[in-house]
Amino acid sequence: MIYQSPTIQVELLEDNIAKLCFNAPGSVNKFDRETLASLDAALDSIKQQSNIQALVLTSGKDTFIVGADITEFLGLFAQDDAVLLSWIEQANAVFNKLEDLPFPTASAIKGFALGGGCETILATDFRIADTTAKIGLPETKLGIIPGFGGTVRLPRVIGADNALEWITTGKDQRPEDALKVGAVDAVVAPEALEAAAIQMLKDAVAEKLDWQARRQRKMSPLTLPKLEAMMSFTTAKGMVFAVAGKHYPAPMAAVSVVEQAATKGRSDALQIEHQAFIKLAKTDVAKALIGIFLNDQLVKGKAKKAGKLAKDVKSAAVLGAGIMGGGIAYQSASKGTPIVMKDIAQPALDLGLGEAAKLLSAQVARGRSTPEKMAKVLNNITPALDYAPVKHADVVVEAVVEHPKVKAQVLAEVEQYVSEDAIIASNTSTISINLLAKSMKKPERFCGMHFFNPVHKMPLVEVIRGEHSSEETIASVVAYASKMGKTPIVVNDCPGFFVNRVLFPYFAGFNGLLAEGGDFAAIDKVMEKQFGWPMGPAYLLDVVGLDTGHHAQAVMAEGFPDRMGKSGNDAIDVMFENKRLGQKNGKGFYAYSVDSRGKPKKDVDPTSYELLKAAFGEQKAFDADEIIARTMIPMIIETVRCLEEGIVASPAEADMGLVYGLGFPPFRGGVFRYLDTMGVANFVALADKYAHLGGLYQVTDAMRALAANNGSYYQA
Ligand SMILES: NC(=O)c1ccc[n+]([C@@H]2O[C@H](COP(=O)([O-])OP(=O)(O)OC[C@H]3O[C@@H](n4cnc5c(N)ncnc54)[C@H](O)[C@@H]3O)[C@@H](O)[C@H]2O)c1
Repeated sequence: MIYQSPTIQVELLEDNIAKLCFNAPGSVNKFDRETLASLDAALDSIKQQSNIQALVLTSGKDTFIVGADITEFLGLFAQDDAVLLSWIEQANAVFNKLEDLPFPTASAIKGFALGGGCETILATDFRIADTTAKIGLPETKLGIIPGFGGTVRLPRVIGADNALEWITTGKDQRPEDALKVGAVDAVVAPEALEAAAIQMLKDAVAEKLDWQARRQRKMSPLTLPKLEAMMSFTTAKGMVFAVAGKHYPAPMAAVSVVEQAATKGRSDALQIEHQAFIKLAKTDVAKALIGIFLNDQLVKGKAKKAGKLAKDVKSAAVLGAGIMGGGIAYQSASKGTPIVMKDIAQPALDLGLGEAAKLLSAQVARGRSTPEKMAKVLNNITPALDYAPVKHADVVVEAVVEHPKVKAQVLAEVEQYVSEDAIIASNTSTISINLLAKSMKKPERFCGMHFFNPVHKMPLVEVIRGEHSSEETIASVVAYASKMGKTPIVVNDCPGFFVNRVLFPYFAGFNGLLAEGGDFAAIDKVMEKQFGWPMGPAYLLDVVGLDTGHHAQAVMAEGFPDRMGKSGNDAIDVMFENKRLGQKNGKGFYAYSVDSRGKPKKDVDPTSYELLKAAFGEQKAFDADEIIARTMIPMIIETVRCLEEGIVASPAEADMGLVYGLGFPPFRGGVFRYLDTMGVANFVALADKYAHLGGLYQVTDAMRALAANNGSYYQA
């Protein structure tokens, strides 16, 4: 053994070829500080052995290296620029040391080689992947750019255009795609990987392969004719800006870095990367996106833990084959859990199955599935008009019409048919889980399982714990949601649960602006373009449906009369009473139609303005800051109340609920990250300015105390 540490071992193989194996104690290899220091020491040991002729990098895990240890990022990035620069220079010295070894080097890549893992393989002369490999530089998704030489080496290996695509999209690349652009030299079967890498090194030692020339190319400026270089960077900038938009600066920064460094050798090029990396690492956007990544890990970790207590769900049933029931059946079946879909009407079953078939056909058309897989998924959905096939289900999801009496009856009915230990969950969006539990003989087996529409697209599932729900019930529903490919968060019961409880105060803020003559289209524009929501409030209400919105608003008003009670008609009422239900009937705030190419189209509808003018008088312009403040303050305070009341367990879960359930702008990280970024004291001062608007604008005592102590919701 030439070198050994808890994460890396180096041994000498035949023919004086050294093998460096990344083999950390956990399930994967990561580039944390310890591994980086270990790699440095391992390379020093290798350099001291005069007999070594070549080096192969391998992994003792199923994957090569999944990337940097992102849990270290926020603490690290909070340091002074000088500390950060010294860290990044030291790290880069290790990769340079690897690249400068006086003999040929190769990487044998299996599974993930992402971020720092990808930058490691770029520092070797040759790269052989097996068919399981996934290679890429995902840093821009975290609001930063590659910092271990990725922006310098990748363009010199695969060309600027390809490198810009890899870096700005941050996507994992399949081995065959990596081979096509020259990121790897060969793709082999997993069992042939190490031998193939070693053979390549032997060929290099025997000078059949020119490893020095390859290395030289990575040290030199990019070889692009001037005009071509200019064109590719100009094109890339236009395209990247169009996709990433102004709120996500990292992809654009990556293009600039590659461009500026194009004429430089390795050392100067790396300096350019370091400077840009440090600047991005300090942005609020990086903090928010890294925060989301960590929150996602936390939520997934909780779900994994729940899996241990969960009942094994081998088969499921959904009651109701409507928009939601059909979506739930599709999702369960396509992720491998067979499901019975029961309705009272045959046309509803036909429609539910038809929708599933449509989604599957689209996947086949896009090459993401095959007709055989499609048939298998459809076979996993058993339509039923009676309860007989439901009796074998381990979990039943109730998704019938949103009516307390109908639901109570259906829940009592189904309980008679299923086994003693079957779990029953309701997909209600507004009705109290504790209330529905009253109709059950065994309320401990019951909880909420709130999906979002469209089920196949929306990542969140709220699992609602009623006062009698057992831990096993909650754990099983969490595990089932995870198995369906969703991100579950557990919340406690209250009107609107978590997501709708914080959404309706936002709509109330919107209604308040309209009641004073605000222009809904102008408000949407500010909330979309400036704040960053995927849809402004008027558009969102049209998508949700004004009938659904109207009903849910009444539930919220009844649940929280002090803050959400209404004194008169608002814009939602006006639309609803005029049968403008939104997208579902082609007219809401906007008018919906189909353009000449068959694409759905949304237009501002003068009739909406006339109706609003008749109800609220002449239009009045509000500036963007006021629009944002008056809509967001109620949502933010209600989110804080949910945390204070224990409806949601942590800021991390609340923020994930907002991002995954409502599309809260990821670059802002969620309500709690947004509060920490703007400063709780600044928010309290802003809310106090609008306190006269009512209960939804009153900050809580705990918020005021936190503001006074200069506190924050997250630790980093
Ligand atoms: N649509 C949404 O955006 C959304 C989002 C989240 C949750 N939800 C909730 O999901 C539930 C279903 O909503 P939807 O939009 O799918 O409604 P929907 O009207 O599209 O479908 C309801 C289905 O239930 C069937 N049904 C009625 N009584 C039944 C019974 N006794 N047994 C079996 N089936 C019965 C109906 O025939 C219909 O097919 C509601 O509780 C709703 O609040 C809806």
